[in-house]
Amino acid sequence: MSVTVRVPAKVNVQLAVGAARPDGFHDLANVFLAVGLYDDVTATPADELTLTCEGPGADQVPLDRTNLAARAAIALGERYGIEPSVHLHIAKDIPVAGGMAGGSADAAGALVACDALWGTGASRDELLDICAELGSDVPFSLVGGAALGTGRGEKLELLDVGGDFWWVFAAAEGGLSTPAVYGEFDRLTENTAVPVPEASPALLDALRTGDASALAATVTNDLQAAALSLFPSLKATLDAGTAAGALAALVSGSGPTTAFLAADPESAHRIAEALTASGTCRSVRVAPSPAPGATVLRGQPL
Ligand SMILES: C[C@@](CO)(OP(=O)(O)O)[C@H](O)COP(=O)(O)OP(=O)(O)OC[C@H]1O[C@@H](n2ccc(N)nc2=O)[C@H](O)[C@@H]1O
Ligand SMILES: Nc1ncnc2c1ncn2[C@@H]1O[C@H](COP(=O)(O)OP(=O)(O)O)[C@@H](O)[C@H]1O
Repeated sequence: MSVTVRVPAKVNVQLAVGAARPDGFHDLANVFLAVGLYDDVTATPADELTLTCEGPGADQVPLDRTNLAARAAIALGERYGIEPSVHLHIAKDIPVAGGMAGGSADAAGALVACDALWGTGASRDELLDICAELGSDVPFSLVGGAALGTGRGEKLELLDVGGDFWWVFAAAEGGLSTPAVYGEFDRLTENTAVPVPEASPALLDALRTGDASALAATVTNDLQAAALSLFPSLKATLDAGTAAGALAALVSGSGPTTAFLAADPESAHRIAEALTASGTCRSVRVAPSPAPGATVLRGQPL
């Protein structure tokens, strides 16, 4: 058998960042929304752990044991005393190093795929524990939909979403390192009192009612100033999307992908065309939300 698992990208509709903790992480109120851009991870029994990757940006994805998908297979194997003799193939469609949690998605995908392949019988909570060890965003990639992440983003409370939201994503030329963006946030807030991060009740309400205008009025990203400071040309992309009629324009997580909330699918396609014509970004995609979490697509006989 080989098992293929589909995993979604995310956008952070609220990313409230607290002061740096003694362990170097930041406490967050991180409102994740899974969006319909996906990587597919296929696990196939093999003599040893090997990886391949295809798709946009595949050349920037490490194929050794530092790959988050490989680390997920190793962590699951260690927990259940199973040698991780598996080939992992990643069909990538989530921008690499773009602030859309592509690596985290691949980790969640590999975990679910290997779990199905090896029949460990792990509970969802056990899988979520392993996800949290692998990275702050990985638990959300497993559950999908919408969730509030607290702590460093790994403690999840699932959220209701009352309708579809349409997004346009503009991938930038190049990537941003997540630790570098948090470091720049620390530098920019050095002499200010950083408030304790809290989820916005108005934003949670906008998600619950499925009201795109209300959501647009409440989206915030505390890492945006840091991402713009490290990647100033993103401002031109944000301006181009706003001029094209986006209800909201923001940096996705740590960036440099920019996200534009549209009123409806037609408007999303108009904004996408205008962004492409603006020449301010590398590529543009339209995607709906919410999207499901890690989903087994098929188990194929070899
Ligand atoms: C910013 C966010 C928003 O969802 O994602 P991206 O936009 O990069 O995808 C996340 O907080 C990224 O989560 P993730 O990429 O899983 O981070 P981790 O692997 O856990 O940590 C990588 C590094 O980011 C910083 N980090 C991460 C999470 C957090 N709450 N505080 C931090 O300071 C630390 O420097 C840490 O060493
Ligand atoms: N499976 C993976 N897919 C993408 N990047 C990965 C993966 N495993 C490790 N990485 C590394 O993690 C970095 C961050 O990638 P990614 O998760 O796509 O971005 P972000 O953290 O901005 O959402 C990449 O530059 C890459 O070196």
